Amino acid sequence: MSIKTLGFIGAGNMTGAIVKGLLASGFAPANLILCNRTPAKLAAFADLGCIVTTDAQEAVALSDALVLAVKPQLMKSVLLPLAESVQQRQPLILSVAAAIGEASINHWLGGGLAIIRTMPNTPALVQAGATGLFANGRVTEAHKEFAQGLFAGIGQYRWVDPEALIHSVTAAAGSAPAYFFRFAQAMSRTAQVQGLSEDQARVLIGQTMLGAAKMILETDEPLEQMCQKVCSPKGTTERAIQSFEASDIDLIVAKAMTACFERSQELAELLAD
Ligand SMILES: NC(=O)C1=CN([C@@H]2O[C@H](COP(=O)(O)OP(=O)(O)OC[C@H]3O[C@@H](n4cnc5c(N)ncnc54)[C@H](O)[C@@H]3O)[C@@H](O)[C@H]2O)C=CC1
Ligand SMILES: O=C(O)[C@@H]1CCC=N1
Repeated sequence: MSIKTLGFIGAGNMTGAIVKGLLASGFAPANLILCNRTPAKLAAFADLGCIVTTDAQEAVALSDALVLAVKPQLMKSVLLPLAESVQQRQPLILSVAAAIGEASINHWLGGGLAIIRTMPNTPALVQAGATGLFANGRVTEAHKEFAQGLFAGIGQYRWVDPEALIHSVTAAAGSAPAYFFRFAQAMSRTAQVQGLSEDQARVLIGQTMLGAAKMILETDEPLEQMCQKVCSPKGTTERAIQSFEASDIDLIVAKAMTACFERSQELAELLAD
């Protein structure tokens, strides 16, 4: 069976980013089904031409593939009542939830399902998302091609195996836009102290991040060498990098990413079934 319709259980931040990215990449809105328990979240999707419903059973009935996008802590209570209709419909299941293992999802939905765990991030909104994907043993090549098509339309993806690597993807990509927003905020504060307006700082810092990111993706040059090329001997950048090293930037980043990774493992243990 070819997959045409894509349903979402939960229409919050991550679904909003994926759906808007998919629409911008040419996905037909009439093939997207959005389900949220609160109707207020659905109005914007209805305006975009998507099918909306507050009834998750209806979403299952309409969907060839189903994205699970509620908070991890809610997943079990949301999925248990859907088991019967999912077993009848047999959609490809795509979960975006942090921490929840494929085995738990399969168990709650009655077992035997093709499940792809994904760890996307919110830059999907601007088709610049980064997604890690893990497929369970029931996933076919056709399922994989469908998932790749989706996530290639909203950025770049990488398959990972074993499943535990999704914790690493969460630390390196799923949560990581927030690190860069926080870094940009710190830079903006100092730029404004040094005299730039908020707008000047936002544009110059944002464009610099974009340019650096494009250079990382478009060349194979080692990151250390890219950094060195900006540092003229006895120049300005060298002083800034020396300051970062004096504050042990590697340790600061390692501590934050380890905290993220360990929280993902902790949630996985807490919520597994
Ligand atoms: N926000 C992010 O940057 C990322 C989030 N994720 C994952 O995506 C999932 C969703 O996260 P967000 O979108 O940030 O959360 P959110 O809270 O913005 O969205 C979840 C939505 O689900 C709805 N919901 C709750 N119970 C429901 C039910 N029974 N039926 C239908 N809808 C229901 C809520 O009303 C809410 O609108 C989480 O599992 C999270 O781990 C993954 C990667 C990145
Ligand atoms: O903070 C979280 O738990 C989710 C998962 C990755 C990004 N946001």
